[in-house]
Amino acid sequence: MSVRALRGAIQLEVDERVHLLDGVRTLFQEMLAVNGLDQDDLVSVLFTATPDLVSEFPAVAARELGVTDVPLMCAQELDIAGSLPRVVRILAYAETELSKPEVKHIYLGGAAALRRDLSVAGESR
Ligand SMILES: C=C(O[C@@H]1C=C(C(=O)O)C=C[C@H]1O)C(=O)O
Repeated sequence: MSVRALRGAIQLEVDERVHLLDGVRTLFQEMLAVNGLDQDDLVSVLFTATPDLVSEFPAVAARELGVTDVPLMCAQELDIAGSLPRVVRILAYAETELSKPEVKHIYLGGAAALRRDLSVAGESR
């Protein structure tokens, strides 16, 4: 058993007040599912949000899914000129038997543009 890092990102629909928690829940659950992980496998989770996202802390979505005994942290993403708006990123650490190359990183919706090298049919898995 090793601790591995997994990444994910999602670009939210235009109205973040409606879509933020739903989007983060979708991304977080997909990151766990495609890697065969349970919430119990998690060590810690870092969320970043682009500076245009102001309606909620993304970590709330994880807590709503029952992740209450894992350290969570939110931070603002770098405000790089021309970068993709309305993006929530996740960096999660988990205990797993997966080798590093077996870990799948998930980029949903418009966020697939961030990592074309991981992209499969428009969404990255
Ligand atoms: C390209 C991304 O966005 C930014 C750039 C990153 C990188 O160059 O590795 C990683 C995270 C973000 O700060 C991404 O989320 O993957």
